[in-house]
Amino acid sequence: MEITIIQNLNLSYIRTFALRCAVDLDITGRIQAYGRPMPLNELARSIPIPREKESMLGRLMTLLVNQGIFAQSEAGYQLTPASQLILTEGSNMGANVRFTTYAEVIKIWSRLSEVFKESGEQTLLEKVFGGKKFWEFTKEKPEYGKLFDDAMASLSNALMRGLIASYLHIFDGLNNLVDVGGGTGTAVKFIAEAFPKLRCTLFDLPHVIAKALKSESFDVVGGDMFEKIPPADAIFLKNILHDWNDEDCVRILKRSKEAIESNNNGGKVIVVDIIMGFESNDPKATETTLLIDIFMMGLLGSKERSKHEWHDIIIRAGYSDYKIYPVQLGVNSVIELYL
Ligand SMILES: C[S@@+](CC[C@H](N)C(=O)[O-])C[C@H]1O[C@@H](n2cnc3c(N)ncnc32)[C@H](O)[C@@H]1O
Ligand SMILES: O=c1cc(-c2ccc(O)cc2)oc2c(O)c(O)ccc12
Repeated sequence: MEITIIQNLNLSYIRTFALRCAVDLDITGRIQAYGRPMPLNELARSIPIPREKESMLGRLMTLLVNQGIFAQSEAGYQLTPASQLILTEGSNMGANVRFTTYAEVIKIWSRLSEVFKESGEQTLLEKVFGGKKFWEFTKEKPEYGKLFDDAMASLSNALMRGLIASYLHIFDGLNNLVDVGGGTGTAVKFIAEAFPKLRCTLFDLPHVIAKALKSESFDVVGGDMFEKIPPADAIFLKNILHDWNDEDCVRILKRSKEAIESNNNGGKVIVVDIIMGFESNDPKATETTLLIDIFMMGLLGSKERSKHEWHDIIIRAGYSDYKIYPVQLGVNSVIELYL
């Protein structure tokens, strides 16, 4: 029914905030700690919430069960594979939920139509916050910066084990690798521990490197990827290029190429990012890439790219060839770029 389509879309944000509520109340952790299906009254008691609010909690749980976040049997609520990802001990996707629902920033979306009415390249975020760019925002607002770092780390945690298992051969024969824009080091730590002979370096802006994981398994270097990238056999760019417009992507890819060339040992660039239209057959995956694309537009003025758009920036940056690996990582693909 058409009216249902509109009503459903119109109220979609209730889904978002039901999930945020589950994260804030640590419902996942409580069900996990209970160790068996958890009845509503036990869940209510563990939070704890006033008795008269128990039926409200039941209604919230009904929605979250409907959305696949929890499962329900007569004995009580249980975790699903999706809610397992919210556990702090696991990938902690709760950090991602807190980042995307950060109250001061989420309000920008109520003004989305304004960006279409003016010419120029100002993003929605810049428009609402007096010209402030996303990277200035994360730097100047440490609370938001920390949520961003944790959100990216949680996505990396959810992805890296699968990436290394499915794409072992990509790292074969490499002596050293630089994870460019590697954030606080979650991904590079996975790689360094999986390949102890591979010398790994985490490279990011100095203020991000200052917050990075301390580990003996990789080196850390602070710098600007638009200026110079440390030399290596392999440059790893995970969820970097979707942050930038085409011109900036070409600049980053050129700096990456120079880093490999100055190492004088052949080499390649490994890109992990979304390719629009390449996601799995699951309609949820397509919808998710479309949502991420608009999210990137609003916050960074950037975009997710089709195969054709990837081809364009790779060739413009001077690479001779590339190979796309079929998606096995949710919505992310792997692209290898050759000199
Ligand atoms: C979307 S995050 C990706 C983090 C990490 N690669 C991952 O997949 O979790 C983008 C990263 O690029 C870094 N970054 C932004 N501008 C940069 C620059 N000019 N030079 C180096 N790193 C930069 C940010 O600090 C951030 O850690
Ligand atoms: O909020 C995000 C989310 C992503 C993201 C989402 C899904 C993926 O498979 C990968 C990455 O990336 C972001 C990003 O690069 C950024 O600069 C800000 C926010 C987000």
